[in-house]
Amino acid sequence: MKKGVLLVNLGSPDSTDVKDVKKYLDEFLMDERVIDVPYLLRAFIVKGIILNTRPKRSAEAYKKIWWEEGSPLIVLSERLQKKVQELTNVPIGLAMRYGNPSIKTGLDELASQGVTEVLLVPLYPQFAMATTETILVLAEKIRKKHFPQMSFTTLPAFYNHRDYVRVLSNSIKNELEDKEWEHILFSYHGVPERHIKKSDITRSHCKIDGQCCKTPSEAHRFCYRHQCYETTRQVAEYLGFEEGTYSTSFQSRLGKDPWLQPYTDQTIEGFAAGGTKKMAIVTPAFVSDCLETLEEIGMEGKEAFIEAGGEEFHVVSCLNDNKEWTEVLSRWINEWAATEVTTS
Ligand SMILES: C=CC1=C(C)c2cc3[nH]c(cc4nc(cc5[nH]c(cc1n2)c(C)c5CCC(=O)O)C(CCC(=O)O)=C4C)c(C)c3C=C
Ligand SMILES: [Fe+2]
Ligand SMILES: [Fe+2]
Repeated sequence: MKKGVLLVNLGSPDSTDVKDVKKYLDEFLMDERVIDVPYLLRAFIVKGIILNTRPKRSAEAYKKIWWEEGSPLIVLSERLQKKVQELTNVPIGLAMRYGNPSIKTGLDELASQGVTEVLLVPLYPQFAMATTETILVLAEKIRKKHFPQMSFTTLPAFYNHRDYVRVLSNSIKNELEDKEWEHILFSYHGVPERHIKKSDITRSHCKIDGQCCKTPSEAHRFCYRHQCYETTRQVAEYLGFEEGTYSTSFQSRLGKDPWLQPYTDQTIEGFAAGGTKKMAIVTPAFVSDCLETLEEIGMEGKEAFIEAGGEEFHVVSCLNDNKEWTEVLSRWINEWAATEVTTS
């Protein structure tokens, strides 16, 4: 039995051409765990409405952040893979849930090295149906069809793992060391409120009110909202932030359904309008910088803050291939590689 690891991130279009962006958005948004409505309605919303206009707009946004080597999300994931590989003895593969390299390609590469026991590492600190769950469901489908001899173990959500909290806290501290800020916003990717209710394994806990996510519950193993607030709380505690100087919000909403609130764009403008001049922002739902951090926050968010009267807007980078993060991830992998027990 040979062990190997598959790091899995979200994925990006192959290029900034509208046709590639359209292909990527089609695959992404037709995922039943992303737009979670019955197939015919989803096809009507995605193919009949969204794909007529969004690819052009998204392609323009991608052009603003694209690097010579390609999509930042992919390039940064490759850098992470390379550094983790240098610190571990098991093969480290990389795959994307949407686009390339696909999960099938990643598993093919591990299989060609003789790997039969795979640790799946969804590169998301917090669990969500639209991220971790969809990776695990697709990976299992591919395993059954193409790699029946393989077994999988999954790295659990690490939103509250003390190593992760320490690494994230240190990165915030280091990046803001020479900056001044009055308020720091923890902005997480949003999801429709409906997703939170669907992931509630107790079927009765999640009310999406002020209290449910603070009341201990079995439901929190799969509650994205709870896990986001918990990351914020633990980092704030680690760094000794005073109550009132930090808050949590949710970005990138799509469509008309209610998503998790407060919304980041309104929160940023609200702070500027309320007289905050210096703001910092950190995006802990993203392990790698991407369109949503570099463009939506770093460009659009900053512009909105300044236009509404703010003066300084400091965006903390994602963990990317940060040394401390790479070391922690490698240690988790090495600990798993040293265990005898296997699960599938
Ligand atoms: C219903 C739509 C979407 C849900 C739900 C959703 C959840 C979700 N997404 C991420 C992480 C990323 N999303 C990214 C881009 C992106 N997200 C959506 C829609 C939903 N996301 C779209 C349509 C796009 C594409 C860009 C656009 O047209 O706006 C990215 C960046 C990808 C890149 O190439 O850089 C990331 C990363 C999380 C973590 C999440 C739920 C927790
Ligand atoms: Fe997204
Ligand atoms: Fe909750």
